[in-house]
Amino acid sequence: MTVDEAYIPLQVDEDIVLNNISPYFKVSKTKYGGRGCFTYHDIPKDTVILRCQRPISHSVTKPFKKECCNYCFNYFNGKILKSKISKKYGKDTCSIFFCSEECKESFISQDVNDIYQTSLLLIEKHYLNSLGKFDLELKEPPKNQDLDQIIVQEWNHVEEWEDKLNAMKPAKRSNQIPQINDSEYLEIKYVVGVLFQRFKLSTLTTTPNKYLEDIQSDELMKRELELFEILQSSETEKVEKFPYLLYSYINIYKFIKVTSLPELQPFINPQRVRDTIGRNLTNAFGIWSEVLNPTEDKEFLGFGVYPSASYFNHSCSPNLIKKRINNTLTFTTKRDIQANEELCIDYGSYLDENVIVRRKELSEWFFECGCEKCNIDLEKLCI
Ligand SMILES: C[S@@+](CC[C@H](N)C(=O)[O-])C[C@H]1O[C@@H](n2cnc3c(N)ncnc32)[C@H](O)[C@@H]1O
Repeated sequence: MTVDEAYIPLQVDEDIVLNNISPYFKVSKTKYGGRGCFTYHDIPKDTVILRCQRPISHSVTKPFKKECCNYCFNYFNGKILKSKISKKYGKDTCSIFFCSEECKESFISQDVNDIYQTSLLLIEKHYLNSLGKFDLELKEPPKNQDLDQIIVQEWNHVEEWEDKLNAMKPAKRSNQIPQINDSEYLEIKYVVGVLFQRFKLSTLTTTPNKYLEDIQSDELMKRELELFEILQSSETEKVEKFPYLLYSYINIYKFIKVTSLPELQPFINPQRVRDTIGRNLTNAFGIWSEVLNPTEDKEFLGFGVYPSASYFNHSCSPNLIKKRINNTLTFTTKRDIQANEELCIDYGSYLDENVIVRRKELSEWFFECGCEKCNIDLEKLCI
């Protein structure tokens, strides 16, 4: 496949893909904007309405890379995991850690010619190379100029950079690898996971009229990838709020472009990488350590993207409970639900707060909560 062929976005019939996620709900427009999940019929309490077997991509944070299984996300309170895939690069040994040989084998079985594992090990290698060299001063766009214009200009410069890169001899290209910080490292591993899925599944066809629970393995992942490609991206909103991220995203793009294996190159272009980053922001599910006592602090181990679950909106009075068991997410009804009700989860942990605090906290995620509870609470405030 050439670069130009892969630039053509996945052809997705949105309606078909969206309405075959689960036999319990369809995806349609909400009253407050955007899409949401609405039940076809009455559903009793304690019904599992969606089970997502594994994410299409994920990333484990640097502090927990030796402690959180890179396949099932098992974490044993800081115990260093024994199973690993390692490779020596000069004086550095880079590794991917697993909680068991079984998880390691499952990870390997889903790879293709070691492309995913080699990609992750290469990210680690280049990340280690950049340690200590990183300039902590964050570059900011000038405040007196129009940000939208700067964004266009800077990404145009990236395209010019890429033309020069393509004309360079391979040995010279490594000088173009930017230094990355910890959050860029986290993001890069996730973006490369998505690129790998695009590569692996590019020629696979799916049966669109089957629910996800009726399909398996690669076909299931391809459907998840199709759902991923039609998720909202919040890249622009995020850069508007934190303009320094423009340069961070450019750094991520350049790092991926220079270091990725030839097999992944046809799937890399600025817009697709920007969209991939932008889709993570408001759609990823955090992977947190389990705590026995709600007052204990949870550890942020990383995040996973489960596109079929990303169409659930937030409600301050949710009717679904989300549960993670290893790398599987299940969504279960919290109470009896009527036909045509919207199915919602809780995005944060602010349900006990008042409406003003809840809205402030949720605005961090780039939306004003339009749930029924907020509307009722806001009306009461106006009286
Ligand atoms: C995980 S997505 C949910 C699916 C999304 N509505 C769509 O059309 O793709 C999260 C985004 O949905 C919107 N959203 C979720 N819950 C909402 C709510 N209670 N009120 C308003 N917008 C909400 C926000 O734009 C948020 O960033």
